Amino acid sequence: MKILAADGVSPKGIEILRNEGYEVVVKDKLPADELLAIIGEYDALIVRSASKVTKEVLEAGKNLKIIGRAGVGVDNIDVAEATARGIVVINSPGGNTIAATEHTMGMMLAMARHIPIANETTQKGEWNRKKYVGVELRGKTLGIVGLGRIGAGIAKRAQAFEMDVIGYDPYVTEDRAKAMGVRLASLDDIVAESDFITVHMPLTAETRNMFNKDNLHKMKKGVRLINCARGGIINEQDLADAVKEGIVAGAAIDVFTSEPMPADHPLLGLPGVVLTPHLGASTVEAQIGVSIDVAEGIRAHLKGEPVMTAVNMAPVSLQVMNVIKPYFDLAERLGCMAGALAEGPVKTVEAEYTGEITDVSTKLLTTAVLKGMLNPILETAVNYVNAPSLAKERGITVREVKNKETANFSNLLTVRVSTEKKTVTLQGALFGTEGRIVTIDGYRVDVDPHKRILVCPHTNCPGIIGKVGSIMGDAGINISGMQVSKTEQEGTNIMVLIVDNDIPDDVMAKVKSVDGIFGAKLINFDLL
Ligand SMILES: NC(=O)c1ccc[n+]([C@@H]2O[C@H](COP(=O)([O-])OP(=O)(O)OC[C@H]3O[C@@H](n4cnc5c(N)ncnc54)[C@H](O)[C@@H]3O)[C@@H](O)[C@H]2O)c1
Ligand SMILES: O=C(O)[C@H](O)COP(=O)(O)O
Repeated sequence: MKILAADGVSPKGIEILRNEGYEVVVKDKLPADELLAIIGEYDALIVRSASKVTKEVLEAGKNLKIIGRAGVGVDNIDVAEATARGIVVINSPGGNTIAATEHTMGMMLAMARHIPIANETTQKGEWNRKKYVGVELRGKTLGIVGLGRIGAGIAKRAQAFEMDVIGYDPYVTEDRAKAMGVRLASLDDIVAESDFITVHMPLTAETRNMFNKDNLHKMKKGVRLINCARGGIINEQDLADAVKEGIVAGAAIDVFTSEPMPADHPLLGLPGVVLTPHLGASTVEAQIGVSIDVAEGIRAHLKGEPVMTAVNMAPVSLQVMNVIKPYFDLAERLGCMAGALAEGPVKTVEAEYTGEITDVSTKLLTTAVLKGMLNPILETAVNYVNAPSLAKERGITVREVKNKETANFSNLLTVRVSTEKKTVTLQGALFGTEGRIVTIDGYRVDVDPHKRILVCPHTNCPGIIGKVGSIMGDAGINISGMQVSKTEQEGTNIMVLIVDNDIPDDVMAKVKSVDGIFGAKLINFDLL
């Protein structure tokens, strides 16, 4: 597997991936045309905000399986296109939160006390004590727009500075705001009441130009604005005009609509304006954090495990993930085996969960069943992102059933796969952390789903098992386990052989031709 790290991420994460045996190519800066030219060779791509992962890049990335954004914002990635192509997009939602929060506080103080310009002029030998008189934060009203991770961190720190904190976030409850010590206000109130306004939300259709000449003119004269979120939330030209008009006394901006900013940017050279080149996440600690986060995510995905930080999959909380994680492998293998035994076009898949596991969302486990069932039969690599839509495309109805009552197992996962002709039912359970198939069509077995399994329904009469054993022996195939159980149909048994080697087609044909064997199916989990 080959991984391209395009925007100079910390070596800590790269080390994790190299230790895993992956080839990782690290580029500090990669021009767009070069990225397009080489992306076809790579299975995974790591970016920060500088690289644009456009539709063309995704088209050219024929082998791409995952994109890791070593940071929060994924606005430089065409996530919709990645999803359509089954490419997982992951980020590091919390890796740079503290860095961005502290940078915002730094920007607020730097702007309020004219620190950058005072430093610059003092370095030149000037001594301007009167010119750079600032304002205090204490007692001022801070309006925070966007009360997520960073917004909440700003609220906490601003309170330590004895600011009066008000906030606007249509997706945050009154209780949550109260817990942050923030009084929820309308956007109009934020505009009218704040001495300082800081924005902390993604750039969306709703937030683009949220602050513009209309509401900048309604702000208190001498207001100070901070944008360490995304360029374009505050209209740059309107902000520059408001600074020139004396409405806005200060602006501290880390992010721009176009990065690097053009030489004629309207905010350049204006008094009271402090600019940094998208440095919010640029701390040693944050870069290590985000690099490790994406490396862990890429490693998990390339090993076929689900990733909690995927942005184009249903989100899963850590608490839920801890409960369901041990079941992923089993769910996938049950899906694979049930699909193989069902033979023919699948009409419905039912995943039934019994026991403690019913307390949490099992949606991702049902996706694992679909992934296991579809992967061996489709050319497209099936993953946690595209498995539900591929099932839908194929007209498969997917049902999830939950049943708190348990009989013999504390947790049981039942997978029923139906075709027009039959329904195959498999059950699996966890023993410690090890998954086992415990029933096949209602018959008790104890099968390790990591081995090659040969399933042969046959007539309950002497000699058949011996004949199958001889065929295997003659072909040099070792049988490391065998279980035989009666089936519902009178006089019919099911034989499950665990074999150490692959069974060639001619050997399978011999097994199938044994008198009394009416079907032989080799389940090969290597196809997963
Ligand atoms: N400057 C940097 O280097 C840097 C570093 C990290 C994050 N960021 C950016 O900061 C922003 C916030 O990051 P976060 O980790 O706090 O994100 P988050 O997802 O934790 O929080 C975003 C908040 O914005 C709110 N929101 C969404 N739409 C809104 C709207 N129309 N009005 C008001 N609130 C709205 C959401 O409800 C949420 O609470 C993101 O854009 C991120 O990309 C920048
Ligand atoms: O969204 C983010 O995480 C920040 O904007 C940081 O971007 P960067 O990784 O390019 O510094």
